[in-house]
Amino acid sequence: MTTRTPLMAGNWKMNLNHLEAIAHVQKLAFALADKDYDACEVAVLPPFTDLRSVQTLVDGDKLKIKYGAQDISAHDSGAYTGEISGAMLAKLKCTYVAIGHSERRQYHAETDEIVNAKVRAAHKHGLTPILCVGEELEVREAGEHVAHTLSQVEGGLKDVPAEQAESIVIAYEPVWAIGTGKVCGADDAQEVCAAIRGKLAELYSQEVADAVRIQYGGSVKSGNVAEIMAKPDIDGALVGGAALDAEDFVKIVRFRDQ
Ligand SMILES: O=C(CO)COP(=O)(O)O
Repeated sequence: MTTRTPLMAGNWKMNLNHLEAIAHVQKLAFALADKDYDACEVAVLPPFTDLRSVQTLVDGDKLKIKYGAQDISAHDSGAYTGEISGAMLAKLKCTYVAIGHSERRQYHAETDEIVNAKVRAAHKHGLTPILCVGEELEVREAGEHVAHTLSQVEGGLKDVPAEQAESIVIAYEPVWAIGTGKVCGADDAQEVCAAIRGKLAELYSQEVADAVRIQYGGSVKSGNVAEIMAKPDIDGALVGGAALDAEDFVKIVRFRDQ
């Protein structure tokens, strides 16, 4: 059986400026100990404008905290005003990049085709995509949540070869559970995460499916993380609101103690 190191990642969304980012990462670094990093990988996804400050801190103090961006351009360079390329993120030594977050799909009209182009751009620049998928409330109420989520997985991974797929992270984030306080029940989250793993086995192989880490995201807090993490196909959490407070996030990282 494959053991997958859990990935606990904080998606700061459009919060914390670069000075606040420095203070926040310092608090995390102060609170986290070697045993925490042995137990799971810890990552933060700050706004673009914070990345240089976070890199300087992580590099300078040899911190074990990983970091990444919340989006990437599908293009390499050129006349794309406002966009940030994979090469720029790689230059700042980002490890991860969230792609296809529901807020990008909803407010920036990102389709599966765009998401797929961004996944391929991330790979081209040596970044690990955190491919975000998940259904809206109407879709769940119609009982279509598994099919909907699997089609986003398939669309996002189109033409991605097995060698690249096995290091990807998939975040299952039901839209109705994001920022609402309505956490998806652990059994319901497990149902979809198991189906995602099944889909990876079908698209690639059981080996690839066993290697991929699948996170749950949506109103994760220190009070519910242990129950979610106890599920066999959930390998981490993508945390929004509760990741903005360093103490709360540390408690989530220490889910085994909750
Ligand atoms: O969107 C999320 C993480 O990407 C989840 O946000 P909340 O944890 O605030 O619900």
